[in-house]
Amino acid sequence: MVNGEMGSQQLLAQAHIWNHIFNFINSMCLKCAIQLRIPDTIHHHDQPMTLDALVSALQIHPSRAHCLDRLMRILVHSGFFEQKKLAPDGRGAYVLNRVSKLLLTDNPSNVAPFALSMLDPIVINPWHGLSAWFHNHVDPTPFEMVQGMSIWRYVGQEPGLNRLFNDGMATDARLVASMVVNEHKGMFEGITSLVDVGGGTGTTAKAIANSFPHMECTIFDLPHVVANLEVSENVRCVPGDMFESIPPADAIILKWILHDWSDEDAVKILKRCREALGKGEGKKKKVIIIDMVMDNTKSDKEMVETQLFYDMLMMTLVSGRERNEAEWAKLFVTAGFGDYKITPALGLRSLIEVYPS
Ligand SMILES: C[S@@+](CC[C@H](N)C(=O)[O-])C[C@H]1O[C@@H](n2cnc3c(N)ncnc32)[C@H](O)[C@@H]1O
Repeated sequence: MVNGEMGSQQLLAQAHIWNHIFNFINSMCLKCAIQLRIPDTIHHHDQPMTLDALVSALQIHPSRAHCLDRLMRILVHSGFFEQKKLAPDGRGAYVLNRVSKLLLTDNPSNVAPFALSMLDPIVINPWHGLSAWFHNHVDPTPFEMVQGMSIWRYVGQEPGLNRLFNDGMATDARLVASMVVNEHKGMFEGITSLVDVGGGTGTTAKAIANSFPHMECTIFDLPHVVANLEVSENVRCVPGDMFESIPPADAIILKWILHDWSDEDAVKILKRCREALGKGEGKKKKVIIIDMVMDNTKSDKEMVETQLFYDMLMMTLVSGRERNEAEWAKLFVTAGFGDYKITPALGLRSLIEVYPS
């Protein structure tokens, strides 16, 4: 027999489990909104958009209008759109907010390609193998267990996913690079050469090169990523493998790189960076890391949860991990670096400057 108090506690617990069972619905509704181009459509409407106008602009059959109404209701609930009351009929009309503006095609920081790459069945399927992988001591990641090769190789062979993934990295790099060069100029003082290791299609390196025309910037990445990249006067591309060797420079950027790798591999990469910085110990020489510093004491529950999501993502896709400050410090010491400085200036991520000893 379950008494009243115990019964209501159990029902609350059941609701908590239901919420987690159906958390994926948030992701899939977001994916659907991006694929239907709902943010762009509302943006081009230039005024609050009623459901009828949205149905018509998206060329959705009127019999599905009530379904679009329900999709928009959950997207409003989860903070993607606002609904303005329109007099006199009192029906709402949708407007963009700061979140949906980040999903617009013409926004240089558009997060939609990243969302579509992470929600592609190729990337989602390995999650179904997570529990089996815990008993599998052969494959380094659930991704490799399910897809038969590393994500880097897979993406290299899959042009559609490669484009979405690289576009996703590039739009994030645009947002972060503009913050870094505008708000943290000081960290580049005295640096005449810089290599962006795993620099993708070069957005970060190009933004730095534009802001510091005297600096020689190198985009260093795997051959299939840097093939056919356009460069400018103070930017060059070097294809290569960061585990082998890294071109010499005063400073090295590692943006969203080390979290992709195990501690052992991260130390190997940092050692190659240390070699690339060369002997002259000049104070300005440094590795600039842009990555998360896990902090579960943060008061914002959503921030903590998102960092935990990223940590699981790194485990499932790439053998990597998110690290707290102590874990970062251990990597730096093991790789032969001296001091470091953390500036928590990039939302969920931080700027970490690491100096040779
Ligand atoms: C998560 S992406 C980050 C890209 C870019 N730094 C950014 O934040 O926009 C990781 C990058 O590391 C590159 N990469 C992976 N393995 C590499 C290797 N062995 N040598 C050089 N680059 C590598 C990938 O091709 C990819 O561009």
